[in-house]
Amino acid sequence: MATNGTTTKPPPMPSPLRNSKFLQSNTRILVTGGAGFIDSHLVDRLMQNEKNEVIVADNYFTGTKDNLKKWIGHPRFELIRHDVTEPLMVEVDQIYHLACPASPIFYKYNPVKTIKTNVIGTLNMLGLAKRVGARILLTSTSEVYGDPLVHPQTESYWGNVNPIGVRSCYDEGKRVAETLMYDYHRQHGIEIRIARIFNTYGPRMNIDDGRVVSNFIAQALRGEALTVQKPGTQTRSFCYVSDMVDGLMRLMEGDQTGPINIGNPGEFTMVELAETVKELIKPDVEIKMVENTPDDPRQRKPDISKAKEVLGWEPKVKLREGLPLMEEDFRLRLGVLKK
Ligand SMILES: NC(=O)c1ccc[n+]([C@@H]2O[C@H](COP(=O)([O-])OP(=O)(O)OC[C@H]3O[C@@H](n4cnc5c(N)ncnc54)[C@H](O)[C@@H]3O)[C@@H](O)[C@H]2O)c1
Ligand SMILES: O=c1ccn([C@@H]2O[C@H](COP(=O)(O)OP(=O)(O)O[C@H]3OC[C@@H](O)[C@H](O)[C@H]3O)[C@@H](O)[C@H]2O)c(=O)[nH]1
Repeated sequence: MATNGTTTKPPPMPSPLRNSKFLQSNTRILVTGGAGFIDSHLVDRLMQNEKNEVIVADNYFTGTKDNLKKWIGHPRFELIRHDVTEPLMVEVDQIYHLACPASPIFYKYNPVKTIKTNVIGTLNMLGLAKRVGARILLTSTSEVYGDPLVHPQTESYWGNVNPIGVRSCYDEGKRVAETLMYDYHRQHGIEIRIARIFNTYGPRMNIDDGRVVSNFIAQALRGEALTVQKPGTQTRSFCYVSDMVDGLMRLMEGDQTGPINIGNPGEFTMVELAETVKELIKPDVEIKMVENTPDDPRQRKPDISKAKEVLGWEPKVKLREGLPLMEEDFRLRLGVLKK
């Protein structure tokens, strides 16, 4: 195998049993962070294919076994309590490496641990990929563009990130994770895939996750004021989780290393988002302006030309269609029935 001028040893041969006609699964897939939000939806999709065997490794920092309860005990499913900052010895064909707290309140809670998860965790997963010859996909983030000076963001934009700010543990952590992916690819011939995920929402987000869509829906259902952080003109582009999972799986199965932006280009200010939630869920709810946190990016919108061209992917679910699906799930979990 040779890539970018480097020659590497081929990966070790899998056990002869893997080719046996009696073996039920063809592909063994590790999902790190599989008990989380996007992650558990991905597990659901992977488990639908009877040829897949899925192993989830999660330390339950922001994820929960509840998200995987329908698979626990299934013969093609395994759940391991494991922190990716420690090495993991498993035999797999593919690794979806998602483990990392994603909500700013959680990734800022223990920033040193967030960096370790991104750097040591990604190194460990790349070491595993190298040992067993697995293809590895990293879920990077639109936060690698920081407070972007280019709009919408294309993959060729290098970003505008504060290296010493309170968000850096995540932003810079993911940037180093991308660097490690490329260095393992160039130096060791590892098959890599990098997705740059933009804000994703949907059922199963933690109710007290702290991210804006889950906050607004939970607040509307509890009859509390929607907290728009100032100035409220900052923008985000929200992708429904089923579209995201579809994009990630296409990236893994395709032949492009990435990085590739995966997100929905529909762009909204936070005031517009609050007004939409108010209109759809609770027309008499109050909207109040509150203080923001440092380094909040002022605008964010993916340019998804590359995903359209090389993955044949684009999102299908509009914000106004996705919000009611999330509302339904939040109503069930909060015990607030629709009148
Ligand atoms: N949701 C988004 O809008 C978004 C946007 C950009 C990137 N991403 C990326 O997608 C991935 C999943 O995000 P999510 O929204 O589902 O987040 P989440 O917090 O719901 O899920 C993350 C999972 O990783 C686990 N985890 C955290 N640290 C770990 C560690 N050290 N070892 C093992 N497991 C660990 C958590 O317990 C959780 O189950 C993350 O890598 C995140 O950075 C998400
Ligand atoms: O209650 C709230 C929460 C958040 N916000 C605003 O909503 C916007 C989005 O904030 P979120 O916390 O949902 O998410 P952010 O876009 O800041 O970060 C996200 O970016 C992409 C991913 O990598 C992560 O999921 C997360 O870091 C920010 O401008 C924030 O100021 C509110 O107005 N009110």
